[in-house]
Amino acid sequence: MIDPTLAADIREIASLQGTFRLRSGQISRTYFDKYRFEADPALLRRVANEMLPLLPADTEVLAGLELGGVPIATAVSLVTGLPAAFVRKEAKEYGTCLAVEGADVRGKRVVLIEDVITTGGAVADAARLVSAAGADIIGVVCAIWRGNGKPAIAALPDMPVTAAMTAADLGG
Ligand SMILES: O=P(O)(O)OC[C@H]1O[C@H](OP(=O)(O)OP(=O)(O)O)[C@H](O)[C@@H]1O
Ligand SMILES: O=C(O)c1cc(=O)[nH]c(=O)[nH]1
Repeated sequence: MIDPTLAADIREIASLQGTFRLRSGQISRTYFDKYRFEADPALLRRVANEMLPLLPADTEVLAGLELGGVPIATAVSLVTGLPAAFVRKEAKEYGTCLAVEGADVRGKRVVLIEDVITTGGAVADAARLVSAAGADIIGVVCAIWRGNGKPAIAALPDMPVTAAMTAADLGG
């Protein structure tokens, strides 16, 4: 259960009303602008602290998804001391040509860190890249779940998915 004062503060700063097209193509009257709480160090720390107990005890690497998952993974990394990796939407086409930057995930138990999950499409795409880099993905932890029902990724039916907050916690 999320701290109600944190939910109220996130709602106040990051819940926008209007007409928004989401990554999935869905149209929504509500948009959670994660950058608004990620840009506030005190709020980002509180969100990271809510995510800590959701991490599997044997987590070895935190993998934040470009772009919004990266500050959260970094914040959780600072608190836990776990190394962070950063998952690009696509591999870079020059230099190291990596899709997964930062900590080496090969052979490691990795948790994907995401900001907002709606359909889970972005997580599924990232999971493919992280798996291709040799990781054992043991779970997904997000700040805000706004999908239907319990947190889950349709393309990864056996993957444990947990969320610090839901859309309902934030008033819909
Ligand atoms: O669960 P889904 O239906 O895939 O939708 C959620 C995704 O959409 C947003 O990504 P976007 O690419 O817009 O965000 P960014 O600003 O983090 O790059 C959000 O950060 C999630 O990654
Ligand atoms: O589904 C999305 O694209 C999405 C929804 C939302 O509330 N916030 C966000 O950053 N992305």
